Amino acid sequence: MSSPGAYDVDLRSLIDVLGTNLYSNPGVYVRELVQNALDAHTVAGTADTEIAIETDGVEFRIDDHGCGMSRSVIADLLGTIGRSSKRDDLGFAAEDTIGQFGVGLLSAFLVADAIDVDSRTPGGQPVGWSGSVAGRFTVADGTRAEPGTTIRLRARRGSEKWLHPHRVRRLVTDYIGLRRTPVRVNGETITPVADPFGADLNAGERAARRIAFCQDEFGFTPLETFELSVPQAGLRGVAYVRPSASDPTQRAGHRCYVKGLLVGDLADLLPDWAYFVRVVIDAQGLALTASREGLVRDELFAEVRDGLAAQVSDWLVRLGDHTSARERFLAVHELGIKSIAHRTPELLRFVDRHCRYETNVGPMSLSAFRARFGTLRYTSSVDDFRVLADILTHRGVGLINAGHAFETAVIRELLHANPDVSCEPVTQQYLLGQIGVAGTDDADTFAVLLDAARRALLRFDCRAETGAFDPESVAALLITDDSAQLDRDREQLLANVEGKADAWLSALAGLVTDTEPVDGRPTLVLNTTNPLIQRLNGIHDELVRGAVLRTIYGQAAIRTRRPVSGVVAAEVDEALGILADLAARSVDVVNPPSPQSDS
Ligand SMILES: Nc1ncnc2c1ncn2[C@@H]1O[C@H](COP(=O)(O)OP(=O)(O)OP(=O)(O)O)[C@@H](O)[C@H]1O
Repeated sequence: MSSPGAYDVDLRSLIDVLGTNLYSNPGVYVRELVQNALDAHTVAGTADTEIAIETDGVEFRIDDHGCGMSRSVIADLLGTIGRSSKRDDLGFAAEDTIGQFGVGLLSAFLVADAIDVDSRTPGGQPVGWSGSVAGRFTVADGTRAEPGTTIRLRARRGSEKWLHPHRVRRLVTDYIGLRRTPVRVNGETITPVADPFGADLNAGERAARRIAFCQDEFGFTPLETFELSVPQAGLRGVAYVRPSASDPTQRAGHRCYVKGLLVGDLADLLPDWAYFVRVVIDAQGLALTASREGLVRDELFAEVRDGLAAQVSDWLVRLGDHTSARERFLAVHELGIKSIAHRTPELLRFVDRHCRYETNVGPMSLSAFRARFGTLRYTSSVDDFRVLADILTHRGVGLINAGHAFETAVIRELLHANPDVSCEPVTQQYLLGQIGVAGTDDADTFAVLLDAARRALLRFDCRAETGAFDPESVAALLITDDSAQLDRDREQLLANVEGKADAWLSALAGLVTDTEPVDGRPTLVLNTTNPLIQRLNGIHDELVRGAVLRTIYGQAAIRTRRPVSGVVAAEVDEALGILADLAARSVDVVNPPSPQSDS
């Protein structure tokens, strides 16, 4: 026959487990003792009465004026691991107190071998309780004169630093957060953080308090603030819009308090697209983990996360209607917002309506551009835009520069979200197709010049074409092909590798051989409507024509706004030198030196 038994607990091993697996550091004992004292004040209705801590690095003592413990409950509560007075008959945590697991006091064994308690309930007798890490405790008469509890610890050898006044003061400061119960450490009252919620304040004071909180705790002055609330979690909060651009992939923690006490900075309180705000919340209803250093990721937490995300998103939508606030926001976050436009439909809509793109008719939003031109005609490269912009302006065609980070992705996302949006990616090759090469008449007329141009441009590894396009003031366009340039760079890279290429380079080699060979050389298109080109067609001196053509090439290269290479600059200098010599010679011919002035 089997007989019933009861678990024996090896307290030292349990403390080891708590110390290594539950709590992040032994300093948590301060938090647990302060939290017990605050809970006792809440129960007794003495929230405004002081809690006092005295410590000299060896002896630590905390005095509260809370509800105290009677003789009958002290052995039961403190002598039973996992027993707590802060749960109801059904095991639910009480609403206004913090503790619930019945293990917090044990954390004092992380720094001390014994815990001495002296407690008294209102109208009751003082009772003493002493527990040792060896797992034994005694109950005796206490000495406390007033209701409340005193707990004393003596530092275990090696743990003195955790009882050092400076460290204790810092731990208390961090932890008491927004609670208004005064806590003194060695006679000095610890100042709680500026409460950003302050229900008893008028609107002006509350706004000042919020800003002060952000400056003190987050270290910046916010661009904007707005309120947050999730009633089902008893949550109030404030969102602070960051005043400077930050990396959307960097997740900063959001300050989280539960019942006014600090839990910590949690990165996952908001989705990462909400990178432009940092929030502080205080929630009554969110469940704390047993270590009280984090929140339980339960259904309510998920509701809070969704609720907060929706409120940040709503704020952004409302911002759309407030021009000056929106401009202030975009001046800082425009690029970041574009980079995350695909994350939610609201963000995409905001970016579509309010974020500006460079276009050939001035900066404007994509939706304004659509309203004006119908089709989102865009370049994915800044170089393409620079070459194409003026030409298309003269043809009354709108062009968007989507060559900056993430801009093309936004346009693709718009198309994805609404297939009716009309989009057209444009490259310089498109322009070549649009302006076409010269008609047959022109081709004949300019054949000799074109031939000369091909020879003159050989040294620039550049092709030559003729074409007629507006504006006629532009003598030539240098059309480059970025993808071909990339291929050339890649080939060059591989050619420079000595020995066996590593896996990455071999993969690149595969790419090169798989790619159709392209003539990726730039093309100089001579504008047959341009007066200079027409005049040049009538000049047959090879030297002069070559020099002018190379100068035209240099001018077209500058127009692309790419860096002009040293070789090109030297060639253009030389060509200008030739033209200057010729000009000087013709001056000499027209005005030969007078024999008199020579003498
Ligand atoms: N300063 C105090 N005043 C009055 N009662 C106290 C005090 N400290 C502890 N107690 C009592 O002892 C019990 C056990 O405390 P302990 O800190 O171990 O657990 P808890 O606070 O209930 O829960 P948790 O483990 O979540 O902190 C408490 O529930 C409370 O009833």
